[in-house]
Amino acid sequence: MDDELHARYSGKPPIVVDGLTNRFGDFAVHDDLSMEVREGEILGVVGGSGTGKSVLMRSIIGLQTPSDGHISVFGRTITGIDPDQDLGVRCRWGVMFQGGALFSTLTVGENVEVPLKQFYPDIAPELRREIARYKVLLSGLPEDAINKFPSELSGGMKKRAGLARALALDPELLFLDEPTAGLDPIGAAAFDSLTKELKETLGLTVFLITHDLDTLYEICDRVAVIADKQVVAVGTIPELIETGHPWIQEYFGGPRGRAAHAAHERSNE
Ligand SMILES: Nc1ncnc2c1ncn2[C@@H]1O[C@H](COP(=O)(O)OP(=O)(O)OP(=O)(O)O)[C@@H](O)[C@H]1O
Repeated sequence: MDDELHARYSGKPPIVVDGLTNRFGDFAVHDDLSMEVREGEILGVVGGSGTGKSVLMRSIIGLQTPSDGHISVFGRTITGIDPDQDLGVRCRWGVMFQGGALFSTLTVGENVEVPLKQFYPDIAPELRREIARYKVLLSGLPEDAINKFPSELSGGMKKRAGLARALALDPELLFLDEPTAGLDPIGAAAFDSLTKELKETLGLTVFLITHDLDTLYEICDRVAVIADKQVVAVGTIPELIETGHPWIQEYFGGPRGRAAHAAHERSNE
């Protein structure tokens, strides 16, 4: 790690979640959940439907005020910060929400320009358009996608447009919420490759929520498992399987888990 990065992180993991509790009425989604995301890794986050993966992501990016606990990103406390404040840390991450969450009345290029306008209002419009164009191309979209509206895009293209917007501010941290959901296997594999390539070339740290076993096997450095309102295990897939946790056994040992493992073995031959 160079001196600048070292100073930036002071040796601390970019994301630290400590004792997080999220309640909706009487229902607790998380109860004393703790985890860390290490610099430069792709951390896959898995768990059954409704176990609180998206709520966890929303808590980390400050869109969900937790009932209890402490979250820091790049050493800065996130919990308790007004969503409109502290732009210093917010511009260091990019988020691709499930389904892309694009503004339907804006073109792809204009969507990518939104965070640039918000965080750097003084950038000249021409430069802003050029940065947006570069991010669209970086995300693997053809040049002519820039002037299209979301309704004119396929599902896979919408995801790439969402990714382009997430990359708009040159983030150090990228949050991806189910990036391959709804994609055909070829499109999903292509998106996985793109994520890995971007992580390596841009030096990103990636928090990736997914149900996609192939994604976990192919591109995640570690996987965090949410069950019983907590992160019950974090590690490589072999390390997770060794824990013997029943949900983990069922998830990775079931027919889909075995198929993903076999495909991964074949791709490494
Ligand atoms: N704003 C809210 N108000 C009330 N309940 C909520 C709210 N947001 C989330 N929940 C509940 O919290 C639980 C966790 O939701 P979340 O979307 O984080 O699950 P998830 O693990 O991402 O699920 P999936 O894999 O199906 O996307 C769900 O039961 C959901 O209904």
